Amino acid sequence: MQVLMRPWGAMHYRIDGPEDGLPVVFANSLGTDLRLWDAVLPLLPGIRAIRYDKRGHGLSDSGGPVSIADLAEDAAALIEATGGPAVFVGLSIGGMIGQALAARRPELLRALVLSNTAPRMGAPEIWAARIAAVRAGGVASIADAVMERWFAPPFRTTPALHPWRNMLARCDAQGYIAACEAIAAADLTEAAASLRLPALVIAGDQDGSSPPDLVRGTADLIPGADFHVIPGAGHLPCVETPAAWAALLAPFLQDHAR
Ligand SMILES: O=C(O)CC1=CCC(=O)O1
Repeated sequence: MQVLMRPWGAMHYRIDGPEDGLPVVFANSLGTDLRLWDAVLPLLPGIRAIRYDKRGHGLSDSGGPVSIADLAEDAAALIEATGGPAVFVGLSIGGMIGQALAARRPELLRALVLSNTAPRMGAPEIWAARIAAVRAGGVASIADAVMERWFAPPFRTTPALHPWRNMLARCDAQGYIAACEAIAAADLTEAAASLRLPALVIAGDQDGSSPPDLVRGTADLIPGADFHVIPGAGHLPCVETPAAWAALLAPFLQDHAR
């Protein structure tokens, strides 16, 4: 367990893998912590996996109101502290952070993986309704609805669903709301269109939060980006279909990262 002190508080991170391995930073999604990557890391041997909990999530402190640009600064500070340049892998809001980071600090990145993300995600009124529901009833009150977007129907009937539902339901409400507000306010279209680095873009064909056409539109903005859709996967393919997700990542890391 490692900690990077930021102006807003303590940011929890963790490093696995050989010290001389390719540095790969993993940025998780709304309502998840760095355990999001547990199933895929054993499938990506040899990398130096650097994962962290963004503000208000996991074991990091809550930082009050935040923007995607602020979250990109946190990611930049982590890369600087752990030795970059790194490959950045971001899922959902993690991918929004990746787009902002790659546009602002390209010298810190070797390549970018955007999973289940887009420059804009969801209409502001949808986020306002979600925030109101969390203010009224806590994060647990929206957990069942969110599970329908995170996972395809077969996974939702397995015992494996429960830890993920618990992770979401136990997320700090203020941290969750701050991240929702950051997403609602973000439009990274110009940032994404300005990117000039190797990019792999991944969608899940059952994703209820960032459907494949939305994610394809993200890939279309980035010259040369490689785009793939994983069959049978919802919003969190690194959990639901880890072998398929890692099979896309492994050759990309080999081809583009050195
Ligand atoms: O909670 C969801 O609907 C999925 C999601 C949207 C942004 C994010 O990071 O996760």
